[in-house]
Amino acid sequence: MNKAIPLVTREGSRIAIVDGLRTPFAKQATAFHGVPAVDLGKMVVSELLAKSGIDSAIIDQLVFGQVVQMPEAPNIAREIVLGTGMSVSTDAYSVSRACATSFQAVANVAESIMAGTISIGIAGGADSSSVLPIGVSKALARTLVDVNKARTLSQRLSLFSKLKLRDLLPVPPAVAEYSTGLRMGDTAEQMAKSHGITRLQQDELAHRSHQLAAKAWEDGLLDGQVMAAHVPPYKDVLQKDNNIRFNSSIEQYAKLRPAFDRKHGTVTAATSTPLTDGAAAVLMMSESRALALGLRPLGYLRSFAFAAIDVWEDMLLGPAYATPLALDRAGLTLQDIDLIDMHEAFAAQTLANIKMFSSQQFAKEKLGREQAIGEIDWNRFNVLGGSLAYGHPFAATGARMITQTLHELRRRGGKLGLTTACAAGGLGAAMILEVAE
Ligand SMILES: CC(=O)SCCNC(=O)CCNC(=O)[C@H](O)C(C)(C)COP(=O)(O)OP(=O)(O)OC[C@H]1O[C@@H](n2cnc3c(N)ncnc32)[C@H](O)[C@@H]1OP(=O)(O)O
Repeated sequence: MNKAIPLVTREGSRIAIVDGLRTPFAKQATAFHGVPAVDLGKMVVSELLAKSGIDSAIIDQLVFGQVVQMPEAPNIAREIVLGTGMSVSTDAYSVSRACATSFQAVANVAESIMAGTISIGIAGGADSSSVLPIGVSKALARTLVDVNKARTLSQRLSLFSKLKLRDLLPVPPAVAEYSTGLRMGDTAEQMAKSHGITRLQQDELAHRSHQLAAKAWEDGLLDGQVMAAHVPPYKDVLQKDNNIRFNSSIEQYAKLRPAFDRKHGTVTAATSTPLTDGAAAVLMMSESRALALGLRPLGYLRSFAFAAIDVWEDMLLGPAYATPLALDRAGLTLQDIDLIDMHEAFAAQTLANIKMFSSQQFAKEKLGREQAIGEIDWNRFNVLGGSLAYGHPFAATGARMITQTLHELRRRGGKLGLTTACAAGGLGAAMILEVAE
């Protein structure tokens, strides 16, 4: 094991996560239909500030992300500052790391606190799969630019006349890898096949995720972490995530047809995260600042790590690469961790990562380590369910996982948590969290 790297300010103060909040997560084109990500972000940040009771003028910086970019508001972080009545002098910038975007936002705020350039920040992310930047074909885009430059009407008509009917069709953003063209679901299929993950194993994991998430809601374990959100046309309030199945049987899962490889596949709608709308944010500060303000943090950031692998095969194995790095930096092993929350992009991806955690061969050949990362103890793994049930508004998921894990650690009397996610581009993120004493 390498030497631990303490995450502290120059004065030795730890990086505190003081509070966290999210909107309920809603399936695409349901409760948040028509609400852009920036508005979801504003909702959650306003409510987080109100809940924490601190004066928003003391927030030095807001770092936020959005995976599906809206061209009219490219710096979502700054729009949130300007749209929530925060001080106009609150610095704000946006980050993008695909499905690990809010992990990156948290890492940025942590690094700025450590460097001493800020002492209080908000980090988070929001995404909408219902309000999308629907584009135009490359041919139409090029023609529109040329038409703008044309001097006469006949030049303009001539340019338009070259277009084919199909060039006029709108182009929605793809949930696919830019460099390979593979959909995320295609990679999940590849991982299921390469790692021998069966259809039944995937169905069982998804069913477990829904059962545990449903129970978490029923038992009030998410109280205080999820705000009630007004939904258009602003007569109703959404209180809970609407993707979770409160009554389902494994037989229902078995009936579904594969969603990506329709002939030979095993990945279905139930074993994939649904396209989702939502936002999540955390309030962070140095431990000393939290103490000075009389605040009791939820916990501290003990370490974090990002990793990157190739995109052609096993592209969603990020957790198996990032976790050992984060553990090393915290001076810990997997056995020390009381709770693990691994982002469930797909059941197949989650199960492949779990297999690799315990594989000596993977450790030797891919990580250059003698020992496997460790066996997953199911009593500590995604104990309140995961993204398959809650849904996955891409940029919000990391902040959801961090807040949920810290609350659950506190409730159970645990000390250390691991949150980890895969992300497009072959990226992986892992964060070790520690509850406040
Ligand atoms: C790093 C990362 O995170 S990568 C991951 C990034 N995210 C993605 O790639 C998104 C992947 N997901 C998707 O693209 C979409 O959700 C899809 C293509 C898988 C499915 O989309 P849709 O077909 O619109 O899903 P839909 O919600 O309608 O479900 C299809 C059917 O499955 C059923 N179903 C879905 N979940 C369940 C479940 N848990 N239990 C039982 N049935 C279910 C639905 O009821 C529906 O049945 P019906 O046709 O009888 O109405």
